[in-house]
Parts: sequence; structure tokens; C-alpha cells
Amino acid sequence: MAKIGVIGSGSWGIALASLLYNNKHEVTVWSALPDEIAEMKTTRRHHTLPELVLPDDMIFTESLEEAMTGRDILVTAVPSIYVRSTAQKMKPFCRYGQVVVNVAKGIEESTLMTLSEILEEELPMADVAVLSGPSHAEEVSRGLPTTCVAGARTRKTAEYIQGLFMHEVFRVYTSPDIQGIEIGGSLKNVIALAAGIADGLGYGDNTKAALITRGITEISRLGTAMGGKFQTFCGLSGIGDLIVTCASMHSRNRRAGILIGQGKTMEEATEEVKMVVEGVYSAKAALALSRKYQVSMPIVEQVNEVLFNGKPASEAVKDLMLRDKTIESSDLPWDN
Ligand SMILES: NC(=O)c1ccc[n+]([C@@H]2O[C@H](COP(=O)([O-])OP(=O)(O)OC[C@H]3O[C@@H](n4cnc5c(N)ncnc54)[C@H](O)[C@@H]3O)[C@@H](O)[C@H]2O)c1
Ligand SMILES: O=P(O)(O)OC[C@H](O)CO
Repeated sequence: MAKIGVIGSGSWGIALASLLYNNKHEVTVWSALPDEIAEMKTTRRHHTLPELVLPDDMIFTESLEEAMTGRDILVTAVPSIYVRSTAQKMKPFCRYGQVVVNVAKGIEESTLMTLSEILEEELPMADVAVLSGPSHAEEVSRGLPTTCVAGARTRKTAEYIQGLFMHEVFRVYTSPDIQGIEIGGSLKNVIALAAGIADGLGYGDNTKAALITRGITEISRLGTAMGGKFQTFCGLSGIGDLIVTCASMHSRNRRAGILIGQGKTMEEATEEVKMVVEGVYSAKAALALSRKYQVSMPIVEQVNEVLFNGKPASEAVKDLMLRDKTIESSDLPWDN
């Protein structure tokens, strides 16, 4: 049994806290929001996952000191925009070598850093790792079979995380490619916005398949330029997460996209979805990264046009379809 601090109690933090509790670990959950802590303490429920009953001996606290002191491992589950500020508050209580597993998905717009890079910068004493893959909280909390990948600097840390999370309904693989895992996990949200927009416009399965396939091409092109491994983009945190996010009724990114495709503005759509729509934060970063690394990302470009420059979604699709003619894979040149 391990002592685990879950830092952040949105739907993903709570679903993972429940999974870890079911694996017989001692779980303490921290939230920055006093109302959220009070709600969970009194009702033993979280409003985002209303069917899930939170056990009496799961501890909820507003104190990072309480959530972190004496914990074998910390799981950071706050939305990407709060990762840096939360890490800064965690610093006084983080001990040398403490494993900190990031499960959020995003890129910091102002620095273009991944979330584990932010954690490493703010918590230089920690052993920072990631857990990612096709995993909606709504399904994990219902015990539906799910798979993820744990990425860490050492095999020992990755296997430690794998052992803590593994369950008959939650299979965990290991990987040394933290960078590839994080790029895949954050950029799939931008493509899922596009997939939702296509659904909102009333387009079909052909369109969705095109966005998923050309989307993973864009993600892996940028990701490998940034040091991620191509195989990772063919795996759970790459194509796996892209498929689930573009197809699932649970996806916040896809749902926001549907509303935008139906004519709502980005602000109206995110307001209606209520929970965090990470693709909106990662879209500008993805575009900036594509320019920095000089890789072509036409879907990412058009998503930015629709989200931030008021371009009608149907026009964005037309522009994608009528781009210059090109070869499918530049790695497959002609013999003649
Ligand atoms: N929900 C999922 O199915 C799922 C699955 C995998 C990964 N993720 C990722 O996990 C991260 C969290 O997503 P979520 O769905 O749990 O979000 P959410 O919208 O359910 O949760 C938002 C939470 O943010 C926290 N918060 C609010 N203000 C804060 C502040 N100032 N400082 C720190 N924390 C604050 C609160 O605990 C709040 O409940 C995202 O990056 C998301 O992409 C989510
Ligand atoms: O609901 P979304 O779109 O934030 O996606 C959640 C997870 O990242 C799916 O793996």
C-alpha cells in the first residue's frame, strides 16, 4: 500500500483517486477550491461524476502540506493553466526524489513548455513523470476497461507508477518517451476541436477519419521535431487518445467543437461545456510550435483561425480541402 496525494480534484483527479483507492492505497485529495472540498466532505460525491461515491476514509483537504507530507507519490491533475501556480505552491512541501506524476494535458502558451517541463522547472527536486492515454474520467469511474502509458526518466520509476495504477480494468504500459507522450496528449485536443466542429457542421464519418489521420500526421511531425519518438505517436497517448477524443460523447474538446460548428463562438462554447477545454489553451501554442520548428500543421492553423479570428468553420474546411496538392507521405518518394 502506498500513500498518495492527488493534487487537483476535477473529474480526472477524482476518477484516479477512486481507482488508486480501489487498489488499496491511502489517498488524500487536494483542491484549490474550498467549496469543492466542502462538497466532497459533506456529500461524498463530486458534481462532475455524480454516480461515483467517495469512500469515507478518502481524505479531502485544502492544505497542500497535508496532501503532500509523508506521501510516497503525488499525482498532479489540475488543468494546464494552473500547473505552474500549483507547482510553485507545492515547492515547500516537495521532498528530494519524490515522484510527481502529471496527468493533465496541455502546453503553456507563454513559454511553449510541456507540463512536465514546468513541473521540473518549479520542482527541481522531484522525479517528474506522466500518465496519459485514451481515458475519459466518466468511463474510468465506472470501471470500464481502459489503457494508459506511464512515462518516466527511469524504468524503475515508470514500473513503480505502473504497479500503483494497474487494475483489472486499468492496464498501464511503460515508456521512456515523456516528451512524445505529452505532445500527443496535448495536441490531440486541438484536433478533437476540429473533429467536433466537423460534427457540428453535419459532416460525416469520412471527414472524421480524415481529421484523425491527417491530425496524427501533424502531431507526429511536430512531436518528432521536438524530440518525441515516432512509435509513441502510434501508441496509446498518440493515435489512441486522438481516436477517443475525436469520437467520444464524453470529450469536452469535441463537445466544444460541435457547438462552434453549430455557430457558437469559442467563448460561448467553453462556457456551455463548463469543464476545462484544454484544446483552446493548446491551440495557439501548437501554432507557435509549428512555426518554431517549421513543420506544416494546416488543421492546427485552421482551428486557430476559427477559434480566435472569427473565420466561419465551413470556410476553414474548404480551405483545408483546397490546399496545394501534395504527396501523402514525404517519406515515400517515387522510384521514378
Ligand atoms: N476529465 C477527463 O476525462 C480527463 C482524462 C485525462 C486527462 N484529463 C486532463 O486532466 C486535467 C484536468 O481535467 P479535468 O477534466 O479533471 O478538469 P475539470 O474541469 O473537471 O476540473 C477543473 C478543476 O480545476 C481545479 N481548479 C480550479 N481552479 C484552480 C486553481 N486556481 N488552481 C488549481 N486548481 C484549480 C478544481 O479542482 C476544478 O475542479 C486536464 O488537463 C485534462 O485534459 C482529463
Ligand atoms: O474530455 P477531453 O476532450 O478533455 O479529453 C479527456 C481525455 O484527455 C481523453 O483521454
